[in-house]
Amino acid sequence: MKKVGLYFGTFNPIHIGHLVIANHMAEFSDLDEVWFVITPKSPFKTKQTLLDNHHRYQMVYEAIKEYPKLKASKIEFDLPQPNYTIDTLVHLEEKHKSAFTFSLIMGEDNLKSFHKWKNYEAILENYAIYVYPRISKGELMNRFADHPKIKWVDAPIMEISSTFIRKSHKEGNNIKPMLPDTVWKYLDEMNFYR
Ligand SMILES: Nc1ncnc2c1ncn2[C@@H]1O[C@H](COP(=O)(O)OP(=O)(O)OP(=O)(O)O)[C@@H](O)[C@H]1O
Ligand SMILES: O=C(O)c1ccc[n+]([C@@H]2O[C@H](COP(=O)([O-])O)[C@@H](O)[C@H]2O)c1
Repeated sequence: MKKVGLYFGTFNPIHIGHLVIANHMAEFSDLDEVWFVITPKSPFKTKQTLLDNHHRYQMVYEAIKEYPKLKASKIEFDLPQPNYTIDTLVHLEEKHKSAFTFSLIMGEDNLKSFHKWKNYEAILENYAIYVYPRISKGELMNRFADHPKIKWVDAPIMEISSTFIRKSHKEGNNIKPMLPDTVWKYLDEMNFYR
């Protein structure tokens, strides 16, 4: 059975930080594939300049089209909002009927607040979580540090964010090196984040 790592995010827009992590997980962990799950509405994110689901999906698609181990998923587009990961996992299991073994991919920053996620205990009981290092504030719960379901992967750290990219672009600064070329072209042609 194929091992799939699910990488959840708003990807507004996807940037090279995301891509480096997904590729690292697909190449250097035991995962066979990584699926970007584009989230319509993340539970803890307050309103921001959020592009349509379709455009965020399209940019992910453009970013990964030459990476056969990376895929983009629209599974959350038709689910109730905000999108809770546990609910999406249930839907994925139903849809794929045991064709894949699913795991989660998460930055160390998100692991620090993971105890606030809906039914996080159930997630941890049923799914492995692949965690990569991130520079972040806050304490990691002791029980997460050496939990058998949490696998630490020593991926590179790239401290850029979509917020920084959107803001910089609006202010007229050059953001090209932070995005895959295809994403930059799409975003520029569509006049996004201006
Ligand atoms: N530079 C980065 N390196 C590794 N992981 C990242 C990076 N930026 C974001 N992530 C993580 O990737 C996932 C999806 O990211 P998300 O779409 O929320 O991007 P973001 O850049 O943090 O967005 P925003 O700035 O709009 O809040 C989240 O779990 C987030 O913590
Ligand atoms: O299920 C939850 O309770 C939950 C709470 C916060 C975040 N998430 C998921 O984690 C993803 C990344 O979170 P964020 O806040 O860093 O964008 C987000 O897109 C959601 O899919 C999920």
